[in-house]
Amino acid sequence: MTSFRGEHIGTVVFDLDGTLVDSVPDLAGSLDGLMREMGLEAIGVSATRKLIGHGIPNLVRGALDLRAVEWQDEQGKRAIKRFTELYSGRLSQETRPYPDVEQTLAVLADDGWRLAVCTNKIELYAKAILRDLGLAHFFPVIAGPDTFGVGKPDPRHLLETAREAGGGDPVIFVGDSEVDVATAKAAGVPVIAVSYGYAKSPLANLLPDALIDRFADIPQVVSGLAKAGAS
Ligand SMILES: O=C(O)COP(=O)(O)O
Ligand SMILES: [Mg+2]
Repeated sequence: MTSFRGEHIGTVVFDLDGTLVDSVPDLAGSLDGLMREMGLEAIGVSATRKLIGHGIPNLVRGALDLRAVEWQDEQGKRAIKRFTELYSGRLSQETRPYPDVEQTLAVLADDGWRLAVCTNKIELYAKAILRDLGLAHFFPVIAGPDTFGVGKPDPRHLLETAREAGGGDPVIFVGDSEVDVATAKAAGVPVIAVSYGYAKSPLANLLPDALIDRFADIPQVVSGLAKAGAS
């Protein structure tokens, strides 16, 4: 935990992949391991980026779609299980935080924000990665789609994460993808989109409350959004 001892001023909830950490090398490596075992052509890093954000089952399904493999339940379930085994052996092998993440989280915590993570990666893996990268201590709550039984874009995933973190207005969400902006809008929560992640289309089109290029911009932007919300 952080050294902050005062009254909290609100909650900032973060997406994980594409927002806090660049996880594509390990996801792509695991996916290509699966493709190799299935006798299929590799997917590669840039195509994998476009499949991230909707959880492991959708990642695997999207990869099989790209290789024109018709989805069959039994084979699909086996592929998901095998991908999960391969990925659990990598997690943070090449996954790294984006620039300034650790220092910026420390600034936010010192400013009095509660911090939490709302990701479509399963909780166990999200926690392991954040622990490996020395970031887990910032987050009293790290919630995957298995934590409350609902995943983004269902707004309950975000709302339950914020509630579990201790609630308190305002709640602000920071994410990198279409699914994050949709989740925040459905939840009625202001959203900051980061431009460096895995979105498939320009996020400005989805009208986030703010769009930033650098993680280090977050403290200034959240305080602006909090003031705008209060007035
Ligand atoms: O698609 C995933 O597995 C996780 O993605 P997220 O952390 O961006 O929600
Ligand atoms: Mg993401």
